[in-house]
Amino acid sequence: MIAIGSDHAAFEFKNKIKKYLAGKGIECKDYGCDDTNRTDYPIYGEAVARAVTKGECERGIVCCGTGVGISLAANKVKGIRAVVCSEVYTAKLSRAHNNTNILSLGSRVVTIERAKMIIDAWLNTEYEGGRHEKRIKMISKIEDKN
Ligand SMILES: O=C(CO)[C@H](O)[C@H](O)[C@H](O)COP(=O)(O)O
Repeated sequence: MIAIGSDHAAFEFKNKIKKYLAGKGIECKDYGCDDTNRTDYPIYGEAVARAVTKGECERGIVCCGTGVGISLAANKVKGIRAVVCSEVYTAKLSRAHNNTNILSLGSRVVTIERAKMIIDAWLNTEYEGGRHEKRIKMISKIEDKN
């Protein structure tokens, strides 16, 4: 199950992503927003992040105009490693090396066709572990200092 969320700027974009994932048999749980009325991306970034850290969903996809604000909000939740991507290579490496658990996309930055390629790469790449594990633990330790 994938948690998904967006602000108003990416509401239609999110719906296209949901349709795309449904077509692949991938279930999504939508944490809002529910229309194009102007709202605030931290609400949905946090909601998706908590769904992931509570284990309600395995991973999350968040979207706003640039993907930046909503990823910043998600990254404030302990245990979240959210990445903003506008190309496939970073999406792949963010999974393989950084074990990202949230993908953030900008509806005003990438086309929906580009977004689909990024999503496919991100969903289909496994974390490699090994030498990367120590670094992930180092990131967790930074959270513990807060
Ligand atoms: O990336 C964003 C914030 O970092 C987003 O673009 C928001 O969607 C944006 O701030 C919304 O802007 P709006 O002018 O209120 O539509």
